[in-house]
Amino acid sequence: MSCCLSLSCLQSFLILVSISLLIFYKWATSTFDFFAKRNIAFDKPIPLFGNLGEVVFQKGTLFHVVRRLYSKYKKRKYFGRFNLRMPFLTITDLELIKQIGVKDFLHFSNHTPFIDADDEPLFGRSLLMLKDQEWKDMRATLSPAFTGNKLRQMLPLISKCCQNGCDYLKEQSAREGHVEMDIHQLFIKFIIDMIATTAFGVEINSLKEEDNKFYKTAERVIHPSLWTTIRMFLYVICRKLMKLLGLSLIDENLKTYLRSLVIDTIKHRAENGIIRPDMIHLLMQAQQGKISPQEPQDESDHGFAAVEESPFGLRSVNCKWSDEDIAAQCFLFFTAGFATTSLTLGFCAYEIMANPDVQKKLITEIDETRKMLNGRPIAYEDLQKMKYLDMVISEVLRKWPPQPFNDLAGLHYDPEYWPDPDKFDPERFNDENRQKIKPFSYLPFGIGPRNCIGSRFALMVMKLMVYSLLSEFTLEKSSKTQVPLVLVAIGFQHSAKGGFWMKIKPRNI
Ligand code: HEM
Repeated sequence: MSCCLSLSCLQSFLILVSISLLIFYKWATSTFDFFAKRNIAFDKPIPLFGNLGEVVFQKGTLFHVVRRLYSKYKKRKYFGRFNLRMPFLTITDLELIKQIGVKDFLHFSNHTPFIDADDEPLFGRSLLMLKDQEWKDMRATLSPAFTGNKLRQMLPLISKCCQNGCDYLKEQSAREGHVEMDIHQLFIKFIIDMIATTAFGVEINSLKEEDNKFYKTAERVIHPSLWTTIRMFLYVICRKLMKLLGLSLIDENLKTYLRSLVIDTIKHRAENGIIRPDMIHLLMQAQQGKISPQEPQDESDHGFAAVEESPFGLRSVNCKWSDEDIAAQCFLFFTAGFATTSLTLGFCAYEIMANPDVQKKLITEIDETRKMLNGRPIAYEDLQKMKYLDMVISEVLRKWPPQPFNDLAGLHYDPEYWPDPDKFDPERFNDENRQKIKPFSYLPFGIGPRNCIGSRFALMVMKLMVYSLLSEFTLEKSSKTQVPLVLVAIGFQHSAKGGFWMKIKPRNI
């Protein structure tokens, strides 16, 4: 009797497990007919992970996946892939890229809303996630913050962070005559300090005092805990479940700290009449309706890779933004500006180190500039006159575009547009060759009205850092340097396996 009972219990249990597995399988693959229904080419996805199996299991990077799929399907003009369960279309045809990104922009004006404003305003209310009219208004509000004029004023704040980085290297190299390190770690701290001073109005030196609260908080944003990573994964694959469980995406303490930092600073500055050339000041002006639209005649040369602001960003707006909205735009520097800029600097240092001829030419240009400056600190215009520096940065952004979804991994390595694409060759961007670059084959900062609002800012930051670094140091291979560089997946992004190790030696000048 009891044996019969346990047998039927076991049967019921097995049936329940089978039904649950079947439901889970159905759900995990429910989007997978998306491209087949529309007759779009795609590679067969695997349940739950889509085409990212090798990325999730650390066998490859999204960069490699997209490059492979691009070569396979280039002739089809576009192809599909599944980022986990989400269908994602990559366009390979230049005319079609132009049509979608520019001509028909109004039909494709919103980014994929990964994070809903109601779920997480600090992410969801940022320019990156806003939609339709709200996006247009916020873009026009923020756009004046990134004009040549504002960048000129912000430059000394960033220069100070570069100097802190160089002082640290000098100190570290004093004993052995050099410092051997993963230079990405230096750039991470430099970018955090740079974000603190330009976006949040806080001056810190994380290389000297790692214990400061801003750095500690930033670390939690950029190196999320396992629990935060699980919550993010859950959110991407099934946000309804997150809601049901009442789980929030970002840690409450972290949100409270960053939000109150912005709001308290606004209050303190308003009460004490403090004016500082940073993002908070600009957002305060926006809140008071004192912002003037971007001057369309800003014709300065901001670098080859820089993108133009469209008429959407040049309009005059008069919106009343809430404190939450203001805090979300400062937080944007982390979400859109941190990994992109620090990683590009890592790849840039690697290429400079691995290509001694490039390093020599760059140092010659830097020394000539310093001679011309005759002890005066470098200004925005001086930086823009450095043609070879611009060529090097442009080539780094071709070879290592730090886009979250890596769509450029195909286009930027297409031998039809970039002969010998794996070669690092800044000459692709010299005066003569840049005329021959096919329009829309080079898109490090995106395309059309929704392009990167921070392109000029990012170029200025990266150029200043390279200028400061090579003014005082040379970069050489060390026993830990990986040649050739091996990529490792970090979520949808990638970095150098083991880090960007090199020997940094003070120059004898
Ligand atoms: C090397 C550095 C950077 C690269 C390569 C980069 C690249 C990009 C790209 C490809 C896009 C998407 C454009 C599109 O959807 O077509 C984008 C958007 C954006 N980027 Fe950057 N970015 C960089 C640094 C920064 C920095 C420092 C900021 C500072 C605030 C920033 C702010 C933004 C914002 C706000 C958007 C969304 C614009 C909108 O939706 O209107 N980026 N970026």
